[in-house]
Amino acid sequence: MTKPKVLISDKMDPNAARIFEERGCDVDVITGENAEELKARIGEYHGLAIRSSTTVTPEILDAATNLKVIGRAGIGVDNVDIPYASGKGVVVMNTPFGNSITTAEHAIAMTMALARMIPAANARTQNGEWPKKDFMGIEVTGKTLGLIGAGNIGGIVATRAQGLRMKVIAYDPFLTEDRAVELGIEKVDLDNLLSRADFVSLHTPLTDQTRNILSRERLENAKPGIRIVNCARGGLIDEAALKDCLESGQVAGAALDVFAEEPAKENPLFGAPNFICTPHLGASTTEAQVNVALQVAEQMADYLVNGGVTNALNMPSLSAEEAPKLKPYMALAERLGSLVGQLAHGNLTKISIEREGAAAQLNGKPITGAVLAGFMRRYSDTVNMVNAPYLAKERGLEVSEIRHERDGAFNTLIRVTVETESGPRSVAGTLFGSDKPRLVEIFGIGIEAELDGHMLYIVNDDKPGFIGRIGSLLGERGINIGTFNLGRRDAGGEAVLLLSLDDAPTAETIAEAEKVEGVKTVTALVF
Ligand SMILES: NC(=O)C1=CN([C@@H]2O[C@H](COP(=O)(O)OP(=O)(O)OC[C@H]3O[C@@H](n4cnc5c(N)ncnc54)[C@H](O)[C@@H]3O)[C@@H](O)[C@H]2O)C=CC1
Ligand SMILES: O=C(O)CCC(=O)C(=O)O
Repeated sequence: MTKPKVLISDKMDPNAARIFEERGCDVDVITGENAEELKARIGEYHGLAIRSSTTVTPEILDAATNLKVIGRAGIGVDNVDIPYASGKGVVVMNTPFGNSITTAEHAIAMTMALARMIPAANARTQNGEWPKKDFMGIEVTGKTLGLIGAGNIGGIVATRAQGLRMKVIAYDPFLTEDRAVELGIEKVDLDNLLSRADFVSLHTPLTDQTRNILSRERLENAKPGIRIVNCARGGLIDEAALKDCLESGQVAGAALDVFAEEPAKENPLFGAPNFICTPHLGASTTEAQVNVALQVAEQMADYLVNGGVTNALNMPSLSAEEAPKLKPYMALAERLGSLVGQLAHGNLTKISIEREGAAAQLNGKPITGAVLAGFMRRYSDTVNMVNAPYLAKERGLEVSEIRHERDGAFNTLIRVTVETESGPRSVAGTLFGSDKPRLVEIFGIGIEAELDGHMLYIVNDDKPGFIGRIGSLLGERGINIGTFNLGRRDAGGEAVLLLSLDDAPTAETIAEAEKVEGVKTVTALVF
């Protein structure tokens, strides 16, 4: 196997490069390139490790012909076009916890800095002014902190704020009552929060629902003198409206780490009263950067080297321990999917994947992904386990997964069934010796065959002399037969023949095979 090659395109703790090398990847660290430069380079890499400076657009992804995984050393992935990456079969991972404490601490630092106006007091003191009377602050003890978003970071902010004796309320439609009780916070609606909070701290991702969540109307109707902290994402607040509200005093202060447009070299809020800011420093501590660098490199190397998947946003998880155990199953699943995809005709709208015996005890998601990857190859040759479920959904394919507790004839079995215009068509396979995929049933007929390379699938009448006639035809054409596998529904009835060939059969050979006495259909297959 060629060594996976990884590009680190943003400033990242050197531990990331070290881990990639230790795990058997070649790594280049090239930061500060523009989009055109990255586009020209990305084709040679299997992995791309980023923070927030690199934006992964469809143009970059189109040029990334070998890319398998993008790893974000951090939480927010709004700088990656995830749907497009999924369509291209590229896994996108993040490190959801590595910088949460650090970011929560930054939000608390911003809250304290706002309450006591520390940045302005510092600047004027160092300017020789000693402006003691201009900086009458407020205590945070006893004040109400309103969290918009109470996930990982919001939850940590809540506990720190409680340590400062603040009362914490939260607006988060996905916060459960149990979690609210566990955090000791009151769950409220947004209008209630804005009417009660002395401080508001935002901790949601930027989505269609959260964009401009602090709109002009909400800011103007909030509790007079409210203070606002945003260490989550620019775009959550209407910046022009915030400026007006700071100038009118409706908002007593605002502290932003993030801006609608970054880097924020110019912004309407600069110079507004009681406005303080940092240049997206939420995650910038030594500890957080080591955490996310180690984590992203471990996760990406796991995927590139062993196929393990952790913290992917567009694929189910598969631990590095599970990956080797699942590998032969995934090979079997992909071949079964490919086989039905190549043999079943017409508009296929339903596929079911059944697992029994040992296969029923395994993580089913990767097996389903592999069946779909094999099956969807009938529509696209760039399909893989990452994009197959998306392509299947796009085509309206209904996918069902069934896990049987029953014991069957085999220790382990995967069955794939598609619904065709002439009823369900099903193939099944097992593993021989724990890692050798074998087909054991094709459309109701028992058979035993490896699915590998070029093959011919022939349906014929079970009559004497037939095998000799097919063998002679291929021999005359100079085509060597690798394996020869037979199955039949009942003696003298319908029979099937699966031949593996050393070379692809030509259209002419197939046409001649179709004319052999007793042949019903001939299909060339490739795995
Ligand atoms: N400034 C910085 O350097 C950093 C910023 N961040 C940002 O912080 C944000 C939060 O991160 P985490 O807490 O780790 O994420 P999380 O996913 O754990 O929490 C987000 C919370 O927002 C809630 N939410 C989603 N839609 C909502 C809506 N419409 N209204 C209210 N709540 C909603 C979710 O239910 C969830 O509880 C992310 O946007 C992330 O990118 C994260 C790390 C560093
Ligand atoms: O990498 C950084 O400095 C930014 C971190 C961040 O915004 C995130 O993790 O969402």
